[in-house]
Amino acid sequence: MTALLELDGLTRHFGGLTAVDEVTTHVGQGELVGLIGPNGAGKTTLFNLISGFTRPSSGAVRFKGEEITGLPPHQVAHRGMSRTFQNLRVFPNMTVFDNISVGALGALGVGAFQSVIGGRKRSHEISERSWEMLERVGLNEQANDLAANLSYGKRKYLEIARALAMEPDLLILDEPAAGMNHSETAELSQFITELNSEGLTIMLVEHDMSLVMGICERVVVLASGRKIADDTPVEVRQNQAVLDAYLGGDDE
Ligand SMILES: Nc1ncnc2c1ncn2[C@@H]1O[C@H](COP(=O)(O)OP(=O)(O)OP(=O)(O)O)[C@@H](O)[C@H]1O
Repeated sequence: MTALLELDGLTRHFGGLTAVDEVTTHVGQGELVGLIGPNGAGKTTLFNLISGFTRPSSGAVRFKGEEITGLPPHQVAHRGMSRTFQNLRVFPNMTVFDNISVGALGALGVGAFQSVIGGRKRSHEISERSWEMLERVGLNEQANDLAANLSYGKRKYLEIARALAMEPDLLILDEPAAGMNHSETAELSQFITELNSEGLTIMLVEHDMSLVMGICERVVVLASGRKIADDTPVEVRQNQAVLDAYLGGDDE
């Protein structure tokens, strides 16, 4: 399997604290990989290092065979990596449709703003892609509502739709099921599985263990910034270091 994303000794210090410590792993083309670990394990920091929101202290990130270490988030996004955030980042005072158009615009490149002003073709393309994604997540009937008026669960889908509108090669989901009830989580698992079966490579941080274990082919486990396991869900469940890390923490 070709590696789409490669992390090599990725490390990040915050003062005296090592939030991510020499993490080496990869995500293969078409894989659905979970990232778990107790509170404060370094999961979000690792996602931030991959997507350019935080600069690594050392180590390297390669995406599609090219080094992207230290590139700013918009450049990483432009190369085909989209992400959602643990804390929702939708624009509450924009309509649902406009929220998604922002993502579609991103996919069309830096010159897209000028093109939108100057040419109908681009704006048509953006509109088409935005509608496609709205339908995909079942938000087409609320296209003209303000994002602020959507339920929490629907805003989560809006954020995913915006990331998808960028037509990413790698989708990074940071706790997509947080705040969702059981049936919403089940629906979300199905949606993520569907996206993956269509060929989209996905990396997922999630506290909901059953979601991660149920849908991911491989699970990477962090504890105190270090990778302690990188295996199938069946193996990870029985891994003593993983059991110890969770028992030692205040999680799950
Ligand atoms: N900007 C920052 N400045 C200082 N310390 C930070 C910063 N970001 C994260 N940390 C610290 O790094 C460690 C890892 O945090 P991180 O948020 O990556 O963990 P996490 O596994 O995502 O945790 P959670 O599951 O609670 O979201 C924590 O001790 C945290 O306090």
